[in-house]
Amino acid sequence: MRMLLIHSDYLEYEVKGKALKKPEEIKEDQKIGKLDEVLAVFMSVEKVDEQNPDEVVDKAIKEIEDVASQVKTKNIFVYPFAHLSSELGSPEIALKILKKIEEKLKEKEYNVKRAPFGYYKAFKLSCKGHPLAELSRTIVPGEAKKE
Ligand SMILES: Nc1ncnc2c1ncn2[C@@H]1O[C@H](CO)[C@@H](NC(=O)[C@@H](N)CO)[C@H]1O
Repeated sequence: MRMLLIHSDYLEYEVKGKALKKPEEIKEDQKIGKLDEVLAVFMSVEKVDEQNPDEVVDKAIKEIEDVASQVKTKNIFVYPFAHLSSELGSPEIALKILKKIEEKLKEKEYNVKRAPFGYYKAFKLSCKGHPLAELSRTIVPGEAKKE
């Protein structure tokens, strides 16, 4: 899994259209979303992650918690983003992994939103620009590589 973590004044999105034949079913109120003072986590799930999805979820949570505590926010935006890797995993497994990450972060009392999966979305982001505001992480089953 490839993650791009951006500490932002806000992230807002608006669904514009289907990017998959069968995108995730969403309710009307999920067509737009916004969080302020947020750690936006753009994630590309990769083929290699399919070897052990649960381990990838746990490692992703650990990295997200680590950065969230350093930038001092409890607001997390889980954002599916198919542009960080040329070896994408299947949409089915990717959605499962992202839903699990959302669920586990909520269990840990984070304020979490997850952008809809399988859609083209317009988004606005306001990166804070401090030294820890733009980070990337690479996670693979069996090891975690920090970039
Ligand atoms: N392996 C994967 N990891 C993360 N997201 C993935 C994925 N496979 C499919 N998606 C989702 O389906 C849309 C079309 O690829 C993706 N849409 C996007 O990435 C938008 N920024 C529009 O391009 C995404 O929602």
